[in-house]
Amino acid sequence: MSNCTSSVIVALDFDNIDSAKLLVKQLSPEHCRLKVGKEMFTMFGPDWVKYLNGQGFDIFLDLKFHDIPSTVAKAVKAAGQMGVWMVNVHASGGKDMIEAAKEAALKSNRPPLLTAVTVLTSMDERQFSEVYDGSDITGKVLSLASLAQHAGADGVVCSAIEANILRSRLSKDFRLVTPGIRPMGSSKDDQNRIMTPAQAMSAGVDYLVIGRPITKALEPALTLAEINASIK
Ligand SMILES: O=C(O)c1cc(=O)[nH]c(=O)n1[C@@H]1O[C@H](COP(=O)(O)O)[C@@H](O)[C@H]1O
Repeated sequence: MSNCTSSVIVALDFDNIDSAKLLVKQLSPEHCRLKVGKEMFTMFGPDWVKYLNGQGFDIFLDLKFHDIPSTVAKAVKAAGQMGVWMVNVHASGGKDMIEAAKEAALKSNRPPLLTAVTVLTSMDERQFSEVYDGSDITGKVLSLASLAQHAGADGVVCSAIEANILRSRLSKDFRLVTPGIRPMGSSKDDQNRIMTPAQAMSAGVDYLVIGRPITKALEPALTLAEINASIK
């Protein structure tokens, strides 16, 4: 694992490996971790993860596994063999699925942290009510997070808006990983439940997942440095 001093995880969502490498060269494993998601993993696969690991970065493999327990367990085992630092599943896959994922993670030489996605940060009340009954997003995040904790997950992916309540209800070492982070003045894009980096840290989150505000900035390394300074 790296000696990273920052809570920031930079989401690398690129359709082009050269542009991604150009960005990565400006960053240091001391100042951020990196997230590889569905787009880059589908295009560039385990070699891309190995390349980033080779540059010294901790990697969050964000493939949000959601399937029957045995299938998810095998996918998590494969992620563990790749040497990633964190891997995630959908909490709505249920207790048996999360337990199977955790058991598989623990079989790795260096077990990755297992986090469970609660309610996507892009969801507002309208989108939420189209999928679930009612509009109580926080209640659903809390119940999925409790389920994930009981099933042995190391933490959840949620929005920073829910961090306060999760912190007060769940164990202290349960990691809160929050996308939907937007520095003041930046575009919200397709995110709906958002907070600034400083607000999120004061709410008690452990990790901030930040993509476009950094990757699309004119000077990504400077933007990352400013964000890191704002949460010191
Ligand atoms: O699991 C995730 O990382 C995730 C969960 C979630 O609820 N919301 C969410 O945005 N993400 C991911 O976090 C990243 C956010 O990127 P930006 O919106 O560009 O900052 C994307 O790569 C998303 O796939």
